[in-house]
Amino acid sequence: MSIVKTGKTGILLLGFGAPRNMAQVGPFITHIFRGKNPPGQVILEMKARYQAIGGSSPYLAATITQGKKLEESLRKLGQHAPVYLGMLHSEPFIADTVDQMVRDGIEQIIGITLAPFYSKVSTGAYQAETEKRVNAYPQIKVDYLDHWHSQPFFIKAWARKITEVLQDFPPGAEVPLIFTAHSLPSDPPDDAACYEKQFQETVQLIINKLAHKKFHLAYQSKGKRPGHWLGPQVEEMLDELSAQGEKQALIAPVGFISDHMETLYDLDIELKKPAKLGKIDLRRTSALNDDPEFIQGLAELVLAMK
Ligand SMILES: CC1=C(CCC(=O)O)c2cc3nc(cc4[nH]c(cc5[nH]c(cc1n2)c(C)c5CCC(=O)O)c(CCC(=O)O)c4C)C(CCC(=O)O)=C3C
Ligand SMILES: [Fe+2]
Repeated sequence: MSIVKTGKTGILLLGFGAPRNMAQVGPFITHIFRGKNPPGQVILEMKARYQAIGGSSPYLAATITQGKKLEESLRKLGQHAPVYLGMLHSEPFIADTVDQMVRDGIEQIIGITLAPFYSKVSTGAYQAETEKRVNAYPQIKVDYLDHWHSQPFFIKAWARKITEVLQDFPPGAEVPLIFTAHSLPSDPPDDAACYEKQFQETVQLIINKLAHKKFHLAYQSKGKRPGHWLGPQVEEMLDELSAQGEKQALIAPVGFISDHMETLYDLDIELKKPAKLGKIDLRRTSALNDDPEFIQGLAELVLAMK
């Protein structure tokens, strides 16, 4: 039997958050800096990036679509469970959404992080924020759908996507694949250990399906905070491939499940600047976004929860 109790269960999609428009960029960055004033320079730099991708982030819209599709998939599988969004650093904030779920009569929350790899600053923080609010409501029970980074549907969807884009390259030498995930502060190293391990597992499983020899793991979108961050950075990886004489590369941003600033700016604009790119024909796959196989896989996992 599934743990979903019809009419009483709500799905809570958890994520980092993003600004919907230019006016929200400042408050969003301030929230990431935990309310401490971020240097004006950082806000200006971030505003320029959001401006460069069209003046807002598509993250929330993409996430709303994922939620609607997940609700539809669950309904097709015979379960009615409304899907809600809760964000750590922007509206709709996790605490407000939990309050709304309670007002709607939800008694059981199933939390799903909109990112595959566990870290303290992402999934850990989203779950802690959920727990904090849920503690105010003794009648509410929360379960989390975790560790879907190694599930066959996720691996298959990525292998298919990569295969499709590889076919677009001119025939010739094997194209090196660069798998990317968001970088993390790696001090203390324990904080990033689970994240790195899950990233490696996902990549290995995709590679097992592809029978591809040239592949690399790299990190992207390192933050402003000083100190050690997980590497190599994707820029360093491109330099290395260039030095080895590679003329092509394909980036698969497996650490993200939707396209937003970190893929649309950091990969599609920043990395393509000629000084960084050299002579490499660099392409990337999109993120999974509302890929039907991906959404259906998540729905089936929810129903299989015990
Ligand atoms: C692991 C991880 C994910 C993946 C998990 C998930 O997706 O759930 C993620 C997603 C995202 N990160 C995003 C944006 C930003 N992240 C920042 C800063 C940081 N991210 C970090 C980690 C992560 N971030 C960390 C450790 C910092 C430094 C914080 C500090 O120093 O305490 C900064 C501040 C500037 C800077 O420091 O660079 C921005 C603007 C957006 C929105 C994109 C859009 O708007 O389209 C999304 C989805
Ligand atoms: Fe981030």
